[in-house]
Amino acid sequence: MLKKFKALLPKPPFKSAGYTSRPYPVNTKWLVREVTNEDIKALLAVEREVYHGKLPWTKSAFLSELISPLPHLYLCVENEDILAFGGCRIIGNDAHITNIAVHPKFQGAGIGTFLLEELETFARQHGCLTMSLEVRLSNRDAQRLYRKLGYVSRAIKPAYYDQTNEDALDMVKYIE
Ligand SMILES: CC(=O)SCCNC(=O)CCNC(=O)[C@H](O)C(C)(C)COP(=O)(O)OP(=O)(O)OC[C@H]1O[C@@H](n2cnc3c(N)ncnc32)[C@H](O)[C@@H]1OP(=O)(O)O
Repeated sequence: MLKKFKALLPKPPFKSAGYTSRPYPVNTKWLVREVTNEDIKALLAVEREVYHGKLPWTKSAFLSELISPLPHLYLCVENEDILAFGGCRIIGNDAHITNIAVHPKFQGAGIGTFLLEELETFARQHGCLTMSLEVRLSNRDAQRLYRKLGYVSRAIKPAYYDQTNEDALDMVKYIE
């Protein structure tokens, strides 16, 4: 099914609603495009791999982001299958990164950096002054990536995550 759909995709650079990909996201094998409702199953599969079956997001959580009336951009990177995704929604002058995940086999190859840079471009195009996100206090790898891209810690949100009660680190990047 996905292969059939892929055959219909133009080669990059290509346009989809409101988003124009860079010629190639990370290398010539991987495409970047906007996520659609039909992709949710594949996004859940990436999450299952990333979080070892403990799903932090449900199907309805993804769906409500994709149909949000707020300006938003959810991107995925694919070869045969979707191997990474990331998205943000804009509230006022802030673009909030809601979720980003890269399949474990493809981590460390620059995809996370690429996705965050694309989201930042989108945020700038919408006149945002900041990018923000929450990340688990224990998730040092992701924090390293965010710091490398210019995010700084702003606050700790106690017991932010439902199932584990773990604290979140609230991070912000000023992009004015
Ligand atoms: C707002 C939120 O969604 S918070 C939750 C973020 N998501 C997750 O933690 C899910 C599990 N992790 C992932 O999916 C990915 O590893 C991500 C999204 C954190 C990073 O994506 P990647 O494609 O792996 O990142 P990328 O290859 O661009 O790496 C950039 C930097 O991130 C850091 N980094 C990423 N992965 C690792 C790792 N496993 N170990 C150490 N550092 C890492 C490094 O600083 C790296 O820079 P370097 O290669 O120069 O050392």
